[in-house]
Amino acid sequence: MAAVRSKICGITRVEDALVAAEAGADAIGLVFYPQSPRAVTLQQAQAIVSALPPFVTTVGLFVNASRCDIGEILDVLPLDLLQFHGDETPADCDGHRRPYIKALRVRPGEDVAARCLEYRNASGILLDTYVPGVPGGTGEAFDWSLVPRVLPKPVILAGGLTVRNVRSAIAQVAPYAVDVSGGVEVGKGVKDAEKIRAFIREVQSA
Ligand SMILES: O=C(O)c1ccccc1N[C@@H]1O[C@H](COP(=O)(O)O)[C@@H](O)[C@H]1O
Repeated sequence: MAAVRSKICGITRVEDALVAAEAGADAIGLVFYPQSPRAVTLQQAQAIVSALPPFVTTVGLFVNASRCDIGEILDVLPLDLLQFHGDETPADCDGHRRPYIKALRVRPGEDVAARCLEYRNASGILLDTYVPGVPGGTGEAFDWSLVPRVLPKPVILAGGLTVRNVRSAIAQVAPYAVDVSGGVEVGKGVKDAEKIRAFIREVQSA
């Protein structure tokens, strides 16, 4: 099986970004959703992005943000990839200056493959847990058996992943990448260096 990539999301501090990079994370996520306890200001985001070494993908997470707000952030911040984590339609996601991944929240009865196909220009599809009224970052895992074996896009598995369950998640879903936020934290937006290292070690050895 190909190596599974990892993304550490909800980074708010330079030191956490550097630990993630040093531990071997392929990507870090910055939350531009003001209602999130992990939301970053533009100044925080600039400090984090400029501190990172090369070859660590920077992902900007948005929830139903306006095209104008996203454009203003891209004007001043060299993000590599956009993550749409709300109710964005394919048209909302298309035509930005960066490639994107679309988050889908999985619940029983959902035709995940059909929904993937709707986002034909997405670089990948992130699968997260459905919790009514909460767009993401719930810390809850979903039933991985709901993920079809074959999907038309690279799958980034998210939702309640931790060092304890990520190995079995990878064995069951065989994702392209895994994404964690709450599972490597000591508090919302405050990561724990040892949890990050242990999570990435587990992914790399899975
Ligand atoms: O982290 C948040 O606060 C958040 C808010 C709104 C949408 C998404 C959010 N986080 C993303 O949700 C998934 C799963 O997170 P967790 O590992 O279950 O805590 C991940 O992509 C987060 O970055």
